[in-house]
Amino acid sequence: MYKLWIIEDEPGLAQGLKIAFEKEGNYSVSLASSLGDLKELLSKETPDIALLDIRLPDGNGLDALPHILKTSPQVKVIVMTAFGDSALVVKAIKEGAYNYLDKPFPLEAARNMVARAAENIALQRAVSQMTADSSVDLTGSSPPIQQIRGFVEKVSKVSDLNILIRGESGSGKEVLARLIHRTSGCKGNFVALNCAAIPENLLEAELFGYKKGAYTGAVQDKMGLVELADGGTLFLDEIGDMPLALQGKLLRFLDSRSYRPLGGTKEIKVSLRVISATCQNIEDKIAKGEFRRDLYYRIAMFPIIIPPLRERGKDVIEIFYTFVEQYRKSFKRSPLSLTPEAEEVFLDYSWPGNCRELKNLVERLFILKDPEDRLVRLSDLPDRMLEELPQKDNKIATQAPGQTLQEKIESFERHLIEEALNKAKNNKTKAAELLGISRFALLRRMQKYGIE
Ligand SMILES: Nc1ncnc2c1ncn2[C@@H]1O[C@H](COP(=O)(O)OP(=O)(O)OP(=O)(O)O)[C@@H](O)[C@H]1O
Repeated sequence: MYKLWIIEDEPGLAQGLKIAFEKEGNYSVSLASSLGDLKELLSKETPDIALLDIRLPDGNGLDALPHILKTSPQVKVIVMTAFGDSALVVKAIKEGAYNYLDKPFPLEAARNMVARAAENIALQRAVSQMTADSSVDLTGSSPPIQQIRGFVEKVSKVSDLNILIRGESGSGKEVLARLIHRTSGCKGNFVALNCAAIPENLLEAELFGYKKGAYTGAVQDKMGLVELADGGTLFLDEIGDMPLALQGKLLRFLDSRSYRPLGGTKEIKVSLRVISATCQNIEDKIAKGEFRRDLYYRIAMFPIIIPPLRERGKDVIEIFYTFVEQYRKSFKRSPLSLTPEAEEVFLDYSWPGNCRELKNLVERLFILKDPEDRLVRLSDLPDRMLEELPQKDNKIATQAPGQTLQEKIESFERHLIEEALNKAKNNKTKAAELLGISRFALLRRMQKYGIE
Protein backbone atom coordinates (compact mmCIF):
# COMPACT_ATOMS: atom_id res chain seq x y z
CA MET A 1 0.00 0.00 0.00
CA TYR A 2 1.39 3.40 -0.99
CA LYS A 3 0.41 6.71 0.61
CA LEU A 4 -0.61 9.00 -2.21
CA TRP A 5 -1.17 12.72 -1.69
CA ILE A 6 -3.11 14.77 -4.20
CA ILE A 7 -2.45 18.48 -3.74
CA GLU A 8 -4.92 20.09 -6.14
CA ASP A 9 -7.40 22.95 -5.76
CA GLU A 10 -9.75 21.95 -8.56
CA PRO A 11 -12.31 19.78 -6.68
CA GLY A 12 -13.48 17.84 -9.77
CA LEU A 13 -9.96 16.76 -10.72
CA ALA A 14 -8.92 16.03 -7.12
CA GLN A 15 -11.97 13.86 -6.44
CA GLY A 16 -11.72 12.13 -9.82
CA LEU A 17 -8.11 11.16 -9.14
CA LYS A 18 -8.89 10.10 -5.57
CA ILE A 19 -11.70 7.77 -6.68
CA ALA A 20 -9.61 6.31 -9.52
CA PHE A 21 -6.58 5.56 -7.31
CA GLU A 22 -8.57 4.24 -4.37
CA LYS A 23 -10.30 1.85 -6.76
CA GLU A 24 -6.94 0.34 -7.69
CA GLY A 25 -6.52 -0.86 -4.12
CA ASN A 26 -2.79 -0.04 -3.94
CA TYR A 27 -3.06 3.48 -2.64
CA SER A 28 -4.43 5.25 0.41
CA VAL A 29 -5.20 8.77 -0.78
CA SER A 30 -5.09 12.08 1.13
CA LEU A 31 -6.24 15.36 -0.37
CA ALA A 32 -5.01 18.94 0.12
CA SER A 33 -6.42 21.89 -1.80
CA SER A 34 -4.00 24.62 -0.72
CA LEU A 35 -0.52 25.18 0.71
CA GLY A 36 -2.22 25.62 4.10
CA ASP A 37 -3.87 22.17 3.85
CA LEU A 38 -0.59 20.70 2.71
CA LYS A 39 1.24 22.12 5.71
CA GLU A 40 -1.25 20.45 8.00
CA LEU A 41 -0.89 17.14 6.17
CA LEU A 42 2.89 17.38 6.42
CA SER A 43 2.64 17.65 10.18
CA LYS A 44 0.66 14.42 10.37
CA GLU A 45 2.03 11.88 7.91
CA THR A 46 4.64 11.07 5.28
CA PRO A 47 3.67 10.40 1.66
CA ASP A 48 5.19 7.86 -0.69
CA ILE A 49 3.98 9.66 -3.79
CA ALA A 50 2.60 13.20 -4.17
CA LEU A 51 0.77 14.72 -7.12
CA LEU A 52 1.50 18.42 -6.64
CA ASP A 53 -0.30 21.17 -8.49
CA ILE A 54 1.94 24.17 -9.10
CA ARG A 55 -0.79 26.82 -9.08
CA LEU A 56 -2.53 26.75 -5.72
CA PRO A 57 -4.90 29.47 -4.37
CA ASP A 58 -2.47 30.59 -1.63
CA GLY A 59 0.81 30.31 -3.52
CA ASN A 60 3.14 28.32 -5.73
CA GLY A 61 3.12 24.55 -5.12
CA LEU A 62 6.83 24.44 -5.90
CA ASP A 63 7.55 26.33 -2.68
CA ALA A 64 6.33 23.23 -0.81
CA LEU A 65 8.49 20.83 -2.82
CA PRO A 66 11.54 20.92 -0.48
CA HIS A 67 9.29 20.32 2.55
CA ILE A 68 7.68 17.26 0.94
CA LEU A 69 11.04 15.91 -0.17
CA LYS A 70 12.38 16.29 3.34
CA THR A 71 9.77 13.88 4.76
CA SER A 72 11.50 10.85 3.28
CA PRO A 73 14.36 10.26 0.85
CA GLN A 74 12.12 7.92 -1.15
CA VAL A 75 9.14 10.21 -1.72
CA LYS A 76 8.24 10.74 -5.37
CA VAL A 77 6.72 14.09 -6.26
CA ILE A 78 4.96 14.46 -9.60
CA VAL A 79 4.23 18.11 -10.38
CA MET A 80 1.11 19.01 -12.32
CA THR A 81 1.69 22.00 -14.57
CA ALA A 82 -0.32 24.01 -17.04
CA PHE A 83 0.79 23.39 -20.60
CA GLY A 84 3.70 25.71 -21.45
CA ASP A 85 5.14 25.96 -17.95
CA SER A 86 8.38 24.43 -19.18
CA ALA A 87 10.59 26.75 -17.12
CA LEU A 88 8.77 25.65 -13.96
CA VAL A 89 9.07 21.99 -14.95
CA VAL A 90 12.84 22.32 -15.34
CA LYS A 91 13.05 24.06 -11.96
CA ALA A 92 10.93 21.36 -10.30
CA ILE A 93 13.02 18.49 -11.71
CA LYS A 94 16.23 20.27 -10.69
CA GLU A 95 14.90 20.60 -7.17
CA GLY A 96 14.17 16.91 -6.94
CA ALA A 97 10.68 16.30 -8.37
CA TYR A 98 10.35 12.81 -9.81
CA ASN A 99 8.38 13.72 -12.93
CA TYR A 100 5.65 16.03 -14.29
CA LEU A 101 2.23 15.89 -15.91
CA ASP A 102 1.03 18.59 -18.32
CA LYS A 103 -2.57 19.59 -17.61
CA PRO A 104 -5.04 18.59 -18.88
CA PHE A 105 -3.87 14.99 -18.86
CA PRO A 106 -5.78 11.76 -19.45
CA LEU A 107 -6.38 9.68 -16.31
CA GLU A 108 -4.34 6.90 -17.89
CA ALA A 109 -1.22 9.11 -17.97
CA ALA A 110 -1.52 9.84 -14.25
CA ARG A 111 -2.12 6.16 -13.55
CA ASN A 112 0.97 5.07 -15.48
CA MET A 113 3.21 7.66 -13.92
CA VAL A 114 2.07 6.95 -10.37
CA ALA A 115 2.42 3.20 -11.01
CA ARG A 116 5.99 3.76 -12.22
CA ALA A 117 6.77 5.82 -9.13
CA ALA A 118 5.35 3.02 -6.96
CA GLU A 119 7.50 0.42 -8.75
CA ASN A 120 10.50 2.64 -8.20
CA ILE A 121 9.79 2.86 -4.49
CA ALA A 122 9.42 -0.95 -4.30
CA LEU A 123 12.76 -1.20 -6.00
CA GLN A 124 14.49 1.28 -3.71
CA ARG A 125 13.10 -0.59 -0.75
CA ALA A 126 14.47 -3.84 -2.17
CA VAL A 127 17.90 -2.33 -2.70
CA SER A 128 18.08 -0.44 0.58
CA GLN A 129 16.98 -3.49 2.52
CA MET A 130 19.97 -5.19 1.08
CA THR A 131 22.35 -2.61 2.49
CA ALA A 132 21.50 -3.55 6.07
CA ASP A 133 23.64 -5.79 8.28
CA SER A 134 26.82 -4.74 6.50
CA SER A 135 29.26 -5.68 9.25
CA VAL A 136 27.76 -9.00 10.38
CA ASP A 137 30.30 -11.79 10.57
CA LEU A 138 29.82 -15.37 9.51
CA THR A 139 29.63 -16.67 13.08
CA GLY A 140 30.24 -20.36 13.63
CA SER A 141 33.04 -22.88 13.96
CA SER A 142 31.45 -26.05 12.54
CA PRO A 143 33.52 -27.86 9.87
CA PRO A 144 31.39 -26.61 6.92
CA ILE A 145 31.68 -23.00 8.08
CA GLN A 146 35.44 -23.37 8.58
CA GLN A 147 35.70 -24.79 5.08
CA ILE A 148 33.70 -21.83 3.72
CA ARG A 149 36.08 -19.43 5.50
CA GLY A 150 38.94 -21.15 3.71
CA PHE A 151 37.14 -20.59 0.37
CA VAL A 152 36.60 -16.93 1.23
CA GLU A 153 40.35 -16.40 1.72
CA LYS A 154 41.02 -17.86 -1.71
CA VAL A 155 38.17 -16.47 -3.84
CA SER A 156 38.41 -12.94 -2.45
CA LYS A 157 41.78 -12.61 -4.19
CA VAL A 158 40.31 -13.13 -7.68
CA SER A 159 37.93 -10.37 -8.68
CA ASP A 160 36.70 -11.76 -12.00
CA LEU A 161 35.66 -15.11 -10.57
CA ASN A 162 31.86 -15.27 -10.60
CA ILE A 163 30.62 -16.87 -7.41
CA LEU A 164 27.26 -18.55 -6.83
CA ILE A 165 26.15 -19.00 -3.21
CA ARG A 166 23.45 -21.59 -2.68
CA GLY A 167 21.56 -22.21 0.52
CA GLU A 168 18.17 -22.09 2.17
CA SER A 169 16.47 -18.80 2.86
CA GLY A 170 17.96 -17.02 5.89
CA SER A 171 21.06 -19.23 5.96
CA GLY A 172 23.46 -16.31 5.56
CA LYS A 173 24.10 -16.04 1.82
CA GLU A 174 24.22 -12.26 1.93
CA VAL A 175 26.42 -12.33 5.03
CA LEU A 176 28.83 -14.56 3.14
CA ALA A 177 28.79 -12.33 0.05
CA ARG A 178 29.62 -9.32 2.21
CA LEU A 179 32.41 -11.23 3.89
CA ILE A 180 33.99 -12.01 0.51
CA HIS A 181 33.72 -8.34 -0.41
CA ARG A 182 35.27 -7.19 2.88
CA THR A 183 38.05 -9.78 2.76
CA SER A 184 39.00 -8.71 -0.76
CA GLY A 185 39.84 -5.27 0.62
CA CYS A 186 38.62 -3.61 -2.59
CA LYS A 187 37.71 0.05 -2.35
CA GLY A 188 34.46 -0.06 -4.33
CA ASN A 189 30.90 -0.46 -3.08
CA PHE A 190 29.01 -3.61 -2.23
CA VAL A 191 25.84 -3.17 -4.27
CA ALA A 192 23.03 -5.64 -3.78
CA LEU A 193 19.99 -6.22 -5.91
CA ASN A 194 17.15 -8.58 -5.13
CA CYS A 195 16.12 -9.79 -8.58
CA ALA A 196 12.82 -11.18 -7.24
CA ALA A 197 11.68 -7.93 -5.63
CA ILE A 198 11.79 -5.81 -8.76
CA PRO A 199 9.25 -5.71 -11.56
CA GLU A 200 10.66 -7.29 -14.70
CA ASN A 201 10.34 -4.12 -16.79
CA LEU A 202 12.45 -2.12 -14.32
CA LEU A 203 15.22 -4.61 -13.75
CA GLU A 204 17.29 -3.79 -16.83
CA ALA A 205 17.17 -0.05 -16.16
CA GLU A 206 18.08 -0.68 -12.55
CA LEU A 207 21.08 -2.81 -13.45
CA PHE A 208 22.43 -0.94 -16.43
CA GLY A 209 20.86 2.53 -16.05
CA TYR A 210 19.43 4.65 -18.84
CA LYS A 211 20.05 7.83 -20.78
CA LYS A 212 17.70 10.80 -20.70
CA GLY A 213 14.94 10.28 -23.28
CA ALA A 214 15.48 6.48 -23.49
CA TYR A 215 11.75 6.18 -22.89
CA THR A 216 8.85 8.42 -21.92
CA GLY A 217 9.44 9.49 -18.37
CA ALA A 218 13.25 9.17 -18.54
CA VAL A 219 13.70 12.85 -17.83
CA GLN A 220 17.33 12.55 -16.76
CA ASP A 221 20.19 10.06 -16.99
CA LYS A 222 20.06 7.31 -14.41
CA MET A 223 23.13 5.47 -13.19
CA GLY A 224 22.79 1.68 -13.08
CA LEU A 225 23.79 -0.50 -10.14
CA VAL A 226 26.55 -2.03 -12.26
CA GLU A 227 28.24 1.38 -12.51
CA LEU A 228 27.70 1.96 -8.80
CA ALA A 229 29.46 -1.34 -8.07
CA ASP A 230 32.44 -0.56 -10.33
CA GLY A 231 35.59 -1.41 -8.40
CA GLY A 232 33.55 -3.38 -5.84
CA THR A 233 31.01 -6.18 -5.73
CA LEU A 234 27.63 -6.65 -7.41
CA PHE A 235 25.46 -9.05 -5.41
CA LEU A 236 22.57 -10.51 -7.38
CA ASP A 237 20.26 -12.12 -4.85
CA GLU A 238 17.52 -14.53 -5.98
CA ILE A 239 19.25 -14.87 -9.35
CA GLY A 240 16.85 -17.73 -10.18
CA ASP A 241 14.15 -15.10 -10.62
CA MET A 242 16.07 -13.13 -13.24
CA PRO A 243 13.66 -12.79 -16.18
CA LEU A 244 14.62 -14.88 -19.19
CA ALA A 245 14.66 -11.78 -21.40
CA LEU A 246 17.42 -10.24 -19.30
CA GLN A 247 19.47 -13.39 -18.87
CA GLY A 248 21.11 -13.00 -22.29
CA LYS A 249 22.14 -9.43 -21.48
CA LEU A 250 23.59 -10.50 -18.14
CA LEU A 251 25.52 -13.28 -19.83
CA ARG A 252 27.04 -10.79 -22.29
CA PHE A 253 27.89 -8.46 -19.42
CA LEU A 254 29.57 -11.23 -17.42
CA ASP A 255 31.69 -12.18 -20.42
CA SER A 256 32.79 -8.68 -21.38
CA ARG A 257 32.37 -6.79 -18.08
CA SER A 258 30.95 -4.02 -20.28
CA TYR A 259 27.42 -2.82 -20.99
CA ARG A 260 25.39 -0.14 -22.69
CA PRO A 261 22.77 1.81 -20.69
CA LEU A 262 19.25 1.89 -22.18
CA GLY A 263 19.19 4.52 -24.92
CA GLY A 264 22.98 4.86 -24.77
CA THR A 265 25.35 4.56 -27.70
CA LYS A 266 28.65 3.96 -25.90
CA GLU A 267 29.78 0.71 -24.33
CA ILE A 268 30.94 1.23 -20.72
CA LYS A 269 33.63 -0.99 -19.24
CA VAL A 270 33.67 -1.83 -15.54
CA SER A 271 35.75 -3.97 -13.23
CA LEU A 272 33.83 -5.70 -10.47
CA ARG A 273 33.21 -8.97 -8.69
CA VAL A 274 29.82 -10.62 -9.31
CA ILE A 275 28.33 -12.80 -6.60
CA SER A 276 24.93 -14.39 -7.19
CA ALA A 277 22.77 -16.22 -4.69
CA THR A 278 19.78 -18.48 -4.81
CA CYS A 279 17.73 -20.73 -2.59
CA GLN A 280 15.98 -22.31 -5.56
CA ASN A 281 16.73 -25.46 -7.48
CA ILE A 282 18.28 -23.87 -10.57
CA GLU A 283 18.74 -27.27 -12.27
CA ASP A 284 14.93 -27.59 -12.24
CA LYS A 285 14.58 -24.13 -13.74
CA ILE A 286 17.08 -25.06 -16.47
CA ALA A 287 15.12 -28.25 -17.23
CA LYS A 288 11.92 -26.21 -17.51
CA GLY A 289 13.59 -23.72 -19.85
CA GLU A 290 13.27 -20.89 -17.31
CA PHE A 291 16.99 -20.39 -16.73
CA ARG A 292 19.73 -20.42 -19.36
CA ARG A 293 22.24 -23.21 -18.89
CA ASP A 294 25.08 -21.10 -20.32
CA LEU A 295 24.30 -18.33 -17.80
CA TYR A 296 24.28 -20.86 -14.98
CA TYR A 297 27.79 -22.04 -15.88
CA ARG A 298 28.94 -18.43 -16.07
CA ILE A 299 27.53 -17.28 -12.70
CA ALA A 300 28.64 -20.47 -10.98
CA MET A 301 32.35 -20.45 -11.86
CA PHE A 302 32.88 -21.01 -8.14
CA PRO A 303 29.83 -22.42 -6.34
CA ILE A 304 29.64 -22.31 -2.55
CA ILE A 305 26.92 -24.14 -0.63
CA ILE A 306 26.06 -22.72 2.75
CA PRO A 307 24.47 -25.48 4.83
CA PRO A 308 21.21 -24.97 6.71
CA LEU A 309 21.58 -24.02 10.37
CA ARG A 310 20.33 -27.44 11.55
CA GLU A 311 23.40 -29.03 9.98
CA ARG A 312 25.89 -26.77 11.73
CA GLY A 313 25.84 -28.42 15.15
CA LYS A 314 26.75 -26.10 17.99
CA ASP A 315 26.98 -23.06 15.69
CA VAL A 316 23.34 -22.47 16.56
CA ILE A 317 24.33 -21.76 20.16
CA GLU A 318 27.25 -19.58 19.11
CA ILE A 319 25.00 -17.58 16.76
CA PHE A 320 22.34 -17.33 19.49
CA TYR A 321 24.86 -15.61 21.80
CA THR A 322 26.00 -13.34 18.93
CA PHE A 323 22.43 -12.15 18.48
CA VAL A 324 21.99 -11.84 22.27
CA GLU A 325 25.02 -9.55 22.30
CA GLN A 326 23.55 -7.43 19.47
CA TYR A 327 20.12 -7.07 21.05
CA ARG A 328 21.49 -6.65 24.57
CA LYS A 329 23.20 -3.50 23.37
CA SER A 330 20.21 -2.12 21.49
CA PHE A 331 17.74 -2.98 24.29
CA LYS A 332 20.28 -1.81 26.93
CA ARG A 333 19.72 -5.00 28.93
CA SER A 334 21.68 -7.78 30.61
CA PRO A 335 22.49 -10.76 28.40
CA LEU A 336 20.22 -13.80 28.22
CA SER A 337 21.42 -17.36 28.55
CA LEU A 338 19.93 -20.75 27.72
CA THR A 339 19.08 -23.38 30.32
CA PRO A 340 20.54 -26.80 29.40
CA GLU A 341 17.05 -28.01 28.39
CA ALA A 342 16.49 -25.02 26.15
CA GLU A 343 19.96 -25.50 24.64
CA GLU A 344 19.07 -29.08 23.83
CA VAL A 345 15.91 -27.95 22.05
CA PHE A 346 17.92 -25.39 20.09
CA LEU A 347 20.30 -28.14 18.96
CA ASP A 348 17.44 -30.47 17.97
CA TYR A 349 15.12 -28.00 16.27
CA SER A 350 15.10 -27.91 12.47
CA TRP A 351 15.26 -24.09 12.07
CA PRO A 352 13.38 -23.90 8.75
CA GLY A 353 13.97 -20.13 8.68
CA ASN A 354 17.66 -20.62 9.58
CA CYS A 355 19.63 -17.71 11.08
CA ARG A 356 16.84 -15.24 10.34
CA GLU A 357 14.40 -17.31 12.43
CA LEU A 358 16.96 -17.50 15.24
CA LYS A 359 17.49 -13.76 15.12
CA ASN A 360 13.75 -13.08 15.26
CA LEU A 361 13.44 -15.43 18.22
CA VAL A 362 16.16 -13.61 20.16
CA GLU A 363 14.49 -10.27 19.47
CA ARG A 364 11.17 -11.72 20.64
CA LEU A 365 12.78 -12.99 23.84
CA PHE A 366 14.16 -9.55 24.61
CA ILE A 367 10.76 -8.00 24.02
CA LEU A 368 8.68 -10.53 25.93
CA LYS A 369 10.85 -11.55 28.85
CA ASP A 370 10.88 -9.76 32.15
CA PRO A 371 14.14 -7.70 32.13
CA GLU A 372 15.10 -9.18 35.51
CA ASP A 373 14.87 -12.75 34.23
CA ARG A 374 18.00 -13.66 32.30
CA LEU A 375 17.34 -17.38 31.75
CA VAL A 376 15.69 -18.71 28.61
CA ARG A 377 13.65 -21.74 29.63
CA LEU A 378 11.52 -24.18 27.67
CA SER A 379 8.44 -22.19 28.61
CA ASP A 380 9.89 -19.16 26.79
CA LEU A 381 10.15 -21.02 23.50
CA PRO A 382 7.49 -20.97 20.79
CA ASP A 383 5.23 -24.02 20.46
CA ARG A 384 6.65 -24.98 17.09
CA MET A 385 10.07 -25.64 18.64
CA LEU A 386 8.66 -27.97 21.26
CA GLU A 387 6.21 -29.63 18.92
CA GLU A 388 9.03 -30.91 16.72
CA LEU A 389 10.62 -32.87 19.55
CA PRO A 390 8.58 -36.09 19.41
CA GLN A 391 9.65 -36.68 15.82
CA LYS A 392 13.22 -36.85 17.10
CA ASP A 393 12.53 -38.73 20.30
CA ASN A 394 9.29 -40.61 20.54
CA LYS A 395 9.79 -41.21 24.26
CA ILE A 396 8.55 -37.67 24.81
CA ALA A 397 4.86 -37.47 24.22
CA THR A 398 4.84 -33.72 23.69
CA GLN A 399 2.48 -34.05 20.76
CA ALA A 400 -0.08 -36.20 22.51
CA PRO A 401 -3.48 -34.99 21.36
CA GLY A 402 -5.24 -32.67 23.77
CA GLN A 403 -2.14 -31.79 25.78
CA THR A 404 -1.76 -28.15 26.73
CA LEU A 405 1.56 -26.34 26.25
CA GLN A 406 2.21 -26.58 29.98
CA GLU A 407 1.63 -30.35 29.90
CA LYS A 408 3.97 -30.73 26.95
CA ILE A 409 6.68 -28.74 28.73
CA GLU A 410 6.26 -30.79 31.88
CA SER A 411 6.48 -34.08 30.03
CA PHE A 412 9.66 -32.91 28.33
CA GLU A 413 11.10 -31.71 31.62
CA ARG A 414 10.36 -35.07 33.20
CA HIS A 415 12.10 -36.82 30.32
CA LEU A 416 15.23 -34.65 30.71
CA ILE A 417 15.38 -35.31 34.44
CA GLU A 418 15.11 -39.07 33.92
CA GLU A 419 17.77 -38.92 31.24
CA ALA A 420 20.16 -36.94 33.49
CA LEU A 421 19.59 -39.34 36.38
CA ASN A 422 20.37 -42.25 34.08
CA LYS A 423 23.54 -40.59 32.81
CA ALA A 424 24.59 -39.80 36.37
CA LYS A 425 23.82 -43.38 37.50
CA ASN A 426 21.27 -41.98 39.93
CA ASN A 427 23.78 -39.66 41.60
CA LYS A 428 21.49 -36.69 42.28
CA THR A 429 24.28 -34.14 42.73
CA LYS A 430 25.78 -35.10 39.35
CA ALA A 431 22.38 -35.17 37.64
CA ALA A 432 21.61 -31.71 39.00
CA GLU A 433 24.96 -30.52 37.63
CA LEU A 434 24.17 -32.00 34.20
CA LEU A 435 20.85 -30.17 34.20
CA GLY A 436 22.40 -26.92 35.42
CA ILE A 437 20.07 -26.69 38.42
CA SER A 438 20.64 -27.00 42.18
CA ARG A 439 20.34 -30.38 43.94
CA PHE A 440 17.40 -28.98 45.86
CA ALA A 441 15.63 -27.91 42.65
CA LEU A 442 16.19 -31.41 41.25
CA LEU A 443 14.74 -33.07 44.35
CA ARG A 444 11.71 -30.80 44.19
CA ARG A 445 11.08 -31.68 40.57
CA MET A 446 11.61 -35.40 41.19
CA GLN A 447 8.99 -35.18 43.88
CA LYS A 448 6.63 -33.27 41.56
CA TYR A 449 6.91 -35.95 38.85
CA GLY A 450 6.95 -38.89 41.23
CA ILE A 451 10.41 -40.01 40.14
CA GLU A 452 12.02 -42.37 42.65
N1 LIG B 1 26.58 -16.95 10.55
C1 LIG B 1 25.85 -15.91 10.92
N2 LIG B 1 26.14 -15.25 12.05
C2 LIG B 1 25.40 -14.23 12.48
N3 LIG B 1 24.32 -13.76 11.83
C3 LIG B 1 23.97 -14.36 10.71
C4 LIG B 1 24.72 -15.45 10.19
N4 LIG B 1 24.13 -15.86 9.06
C5 LIG B 1 23.07 -15.06 8.88
N5 LIG B 1 22.96 -14.15 9.86
C6 LIG B 1 21.89 -13.14 10.01
O1 LIG B 1 20.68 -13.81 9.66
C7 LIG B 1 19.87 -12.99 8.83
C8 LIG B 1 19.67 -13.66 7.47
O2 LIG B 1 20.91 -13.72 6.78
P1 LIG B 1 21.06 -13.42 5.22
O3 LIG B 1 20.19 -12.27 4.82
O4 LIG B 1 22.50 -13.33 4.89
O5 LIG B 1 20.42 -14.76 4.65
P2 LIG B 1 20.13 -15.13 3.13
O6 LIG B 1 20.51 -16.55 2.96
O7 LIG B 1 20.80 -14.15 2.21
O8 LIG B 1 18.56 -14.97 3.10
P3 LIG B 1 17.57 -14.88 1.81
O9 LIG B 1 17.68 -16.20 1.08
O10 LIG B 1 16.23 -14.71 2.42
O11 LIG B 1 18.04 -13.73 0.99
C9 LIG B 1 20.58 -11.66 8.73
O12 LIG B 1 20.05 -10.81 9.72
C10 LIG B 1 22.03 -11.99 9.03
O13 LIG B 1 22.68 -10.89 9.59
